[in-house]
Amino acid sequence: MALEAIRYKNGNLEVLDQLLLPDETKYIQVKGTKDGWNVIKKMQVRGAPAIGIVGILSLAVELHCKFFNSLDELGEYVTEQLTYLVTARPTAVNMADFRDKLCVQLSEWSNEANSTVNGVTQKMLAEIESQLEYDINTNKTMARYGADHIIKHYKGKSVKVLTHCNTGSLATAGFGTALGVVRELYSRGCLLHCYCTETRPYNQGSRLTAYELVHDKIPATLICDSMAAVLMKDKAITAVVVGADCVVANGDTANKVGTYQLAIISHYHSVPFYVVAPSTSIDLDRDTGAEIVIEERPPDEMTTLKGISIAAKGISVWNPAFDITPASLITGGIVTEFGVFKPDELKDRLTTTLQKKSEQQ
Ligand SMILES: CSC[C@@H](O)[C@@H](O)C(=O)COP(=O)(O)O
Repeated sequence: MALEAIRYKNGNLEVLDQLLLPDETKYIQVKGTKDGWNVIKKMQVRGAPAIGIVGILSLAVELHCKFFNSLDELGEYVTEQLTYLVTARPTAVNMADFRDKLCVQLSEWSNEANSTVNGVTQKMLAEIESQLEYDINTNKTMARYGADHIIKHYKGKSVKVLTHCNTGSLATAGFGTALGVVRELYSRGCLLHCYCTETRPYNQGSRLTAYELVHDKIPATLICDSMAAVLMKDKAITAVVVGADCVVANGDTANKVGTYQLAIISHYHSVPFYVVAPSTSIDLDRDTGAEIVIEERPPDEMTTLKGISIAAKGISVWNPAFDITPASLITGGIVTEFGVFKPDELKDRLTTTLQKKSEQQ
């Protein structure tokens, strides 16, 4: 059975508490945007696409039962709640992308002749609720593009990949971004081995990615983050595949802290480095990575493990949750649902594709 991080039906939303994994499988009910904000902030749900989807679904929960007197009141409430949800975690761009797109749609629907509060609410709900399926389909398309590219350009049928953080079913609506590529390689019989990093300080690799790999019976090995260089030296890694919290116009990419050092050592060892990111994680309005806000997390996420202190008391701590990998180190390419692009062609190719798509609608 596929892992399900997000369960939603008719205004009922539950998320798998990822802080308890891999030991315990427990779902939390999300009763509205306040709960949505809290589960995102506490990282009970995490991963850029999952953050965005849980955020908007928490609004859908409210839209199912709330009453609005006018279109203005509906518009004001929706805009306010979406903006509030963006503040839970600042680096992952997906929630902000949903806010921007939904606000534009809301105002278009409201301005249509004969629009009603109920009619616009139903359209909004349909749009939000379609995102679960849309994200899974997007992930499967990226997985095919990514696997094709790796097989075509590198070692054909005996691929060994290294991945970082968790980018799988738990970080998305299902299947995953970078881990989706790993799943696709495995299902084609082309994956010899997947290595996953522990991903300190919050261990998304050892707790979540390892859990998904074991669940799917994919041949895999866990390494500490500090072992990545020697892994590349000794184990003939074919490619590194990672996800993204935000890719900007020049291809600079924010992802889980530690990604940047992996990109540097990949470059040193001539291992192609891929970022797998849906267009909802790409922000073409920002030119370079310098414009990305990096979230800093509380010190105890680094100094304690399940409440037990693992660092000298009194030491000061710097805990950035993400780092920026410069476009020049993304040597394999940026895998999107529209194809695999070199960082320097991302902006033009994506702009053209999105323009064509909107003309066809
Ligand atoms: C498909 S998930 C891509 C990224 O969101 C992922 O690599 C990552 O950095 C997650 O960070 P997290 O802090 O666990 O939300």
